[in-house]
Amino acid sequence: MSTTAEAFLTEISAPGRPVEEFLNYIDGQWVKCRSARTFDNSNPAHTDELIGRFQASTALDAEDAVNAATAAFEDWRKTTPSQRAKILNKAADYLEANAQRFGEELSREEGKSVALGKDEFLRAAQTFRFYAIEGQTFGGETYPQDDGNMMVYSQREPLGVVSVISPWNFPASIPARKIAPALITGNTIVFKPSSDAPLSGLRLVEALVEAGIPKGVINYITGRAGDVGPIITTSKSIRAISFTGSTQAGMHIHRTVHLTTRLQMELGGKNPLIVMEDADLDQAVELAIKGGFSLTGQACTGTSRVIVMKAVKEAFTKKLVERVKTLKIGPGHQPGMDLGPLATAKQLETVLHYLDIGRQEARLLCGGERLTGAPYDKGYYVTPAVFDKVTQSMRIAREEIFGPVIAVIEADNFASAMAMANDSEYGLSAAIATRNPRYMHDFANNIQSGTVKINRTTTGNLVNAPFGGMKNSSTSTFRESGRVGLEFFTQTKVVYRGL
Ligand SMILES: NC(=O)c1ccc[n+]([C@@H]2O[C@H](COP(=O)([O-])OP(=O)(O)OC[C@H]3O[C@@H](n4cnc5c(N)ncnc54)[C@H](O)[C@@H]3O)[C@@H](O)[C@H]2O)c1
Ligand SMILES: O=S(=O)(O)c1ccc(CO)cc1
Repeated sequence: MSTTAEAFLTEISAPGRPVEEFLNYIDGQWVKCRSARTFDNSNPAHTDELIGRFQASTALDAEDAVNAATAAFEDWRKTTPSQRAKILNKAADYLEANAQRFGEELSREEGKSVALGKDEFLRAAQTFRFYAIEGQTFGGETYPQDDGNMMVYSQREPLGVVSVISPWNFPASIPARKIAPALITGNTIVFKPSSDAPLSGLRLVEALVEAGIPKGVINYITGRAGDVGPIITTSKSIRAISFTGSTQAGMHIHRTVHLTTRLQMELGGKNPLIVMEDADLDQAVELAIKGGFSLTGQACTGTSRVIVMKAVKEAFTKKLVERVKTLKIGPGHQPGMDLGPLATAKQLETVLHYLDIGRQEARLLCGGERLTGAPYDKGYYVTPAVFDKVTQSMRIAREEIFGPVIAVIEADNFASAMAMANDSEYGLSAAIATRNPRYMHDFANNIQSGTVKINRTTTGNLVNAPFGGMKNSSTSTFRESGRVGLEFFTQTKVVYRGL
């Protein structure tokens, strides 16, 4: 075991280290849940380390949160955009000042590196600042008409109480890009983070509390989806739900909500990278590595299919495998790691299951082993895997795995590569590696994907640009992120004002 790994183990197994209990935030108070029951969350890099004890809320707590948000709405909607922007900016100051500490916590609860954790909190702060500005210029229109004694205009109004439901893989930046546009437009919020990474979401709420957000405007509850989910999705007071998570959970919510509840859903992906015969192969390998294995393959926009032209497939695959063998895997707290652990025991089980399927369906070129021995024994570590001889009909080419697994698929030409790329129930992100402007153009115009990357990784997107997918990757109505992210949280009222 290396010295750094030893230090890591000593640090986390320090005897007597107290386990902190974290509370819900309802109606302006940090409170225990009514049953006073808690659940523990542990570090996926070393499950002996408890991150904290969180409230095992039930329907009663969820009702308290919804009631608090309902009561706070009337006053909050009457605050001015600049008053709301001031709170978002102060919260952003707080997140920036604490980004290192919060980034370390994020790394411990989710498994990604400290640098990525810190970066996520900085992006959350950037998102708060972006909406603080955009929200102040987001309004209605005036409509020309024939009556000189009348003015017709529209105004954007908040919806009311909205639920924010987020996954574990980006536990700070995903809720931030829902919470900020909801608040700046005058909505009140019930926020439920994933039970697998609830602390980062709490830090976002803490930032807003420090910034002086009035009571009831943001409410934070932790607990099992089965316990709190029905209330925060089907209560009559909930006017909208902004959800990011699995397609399965999204579909369940979609089936159970009221007809008039507005839905924004960011779901799964099976994102392709096409490598053309004219591509810079070294660059293409880096796109595959970064897109497929950063965040240990647990990004919804992660590259999971690499569709390579026959003419360069052998050369590309050889370079890819050589590069994969240089990747370092270890705890997020250890500097210099390329991959961390998988985030949960369930995720480990899923990935191992798909590795078995892949071994039967295709040919494993490298990786795919569960790591053993210190410091890996107590964590959810799997080495990055590359499968060759994959066809588009195989399960590893069709189903979302959400782990460090790349399927290499051979294509005869651009047209067949496009057909395979589009042969998916998902359409979140897609990339191409090429030097040919013709391919770039045709790819951008014909790929069925909400995000299109040319000589860039499928992962990563800007705070100021819209984000969302096609087909089963998103609900089709509202994009999130960017200026359009404000639309989801508002409704239009048209005023005919005569003299
Ligand atoms: N499209 C995107 O932007 C995007 C981004 C990140 C992750 N994801 C997807 O998220 C998944 C991984 O995240 P996960 O495992 O946390 O997803 P998940 O669906 O299990 O859970 C997401 C959140 O929804 C809650 N939830 C689940 N069922 C619910 C219900 N019936 N009612 C109310 N809340 C409920 C969970 O507690 C959690 O907070 C992957 O499928 C990934 O593709 C998508
Ligand atoms: O951190 S964010 O930029 O908000 C972001 C972008 C994309 C995804 C999809 O996994 C998650 C987070």
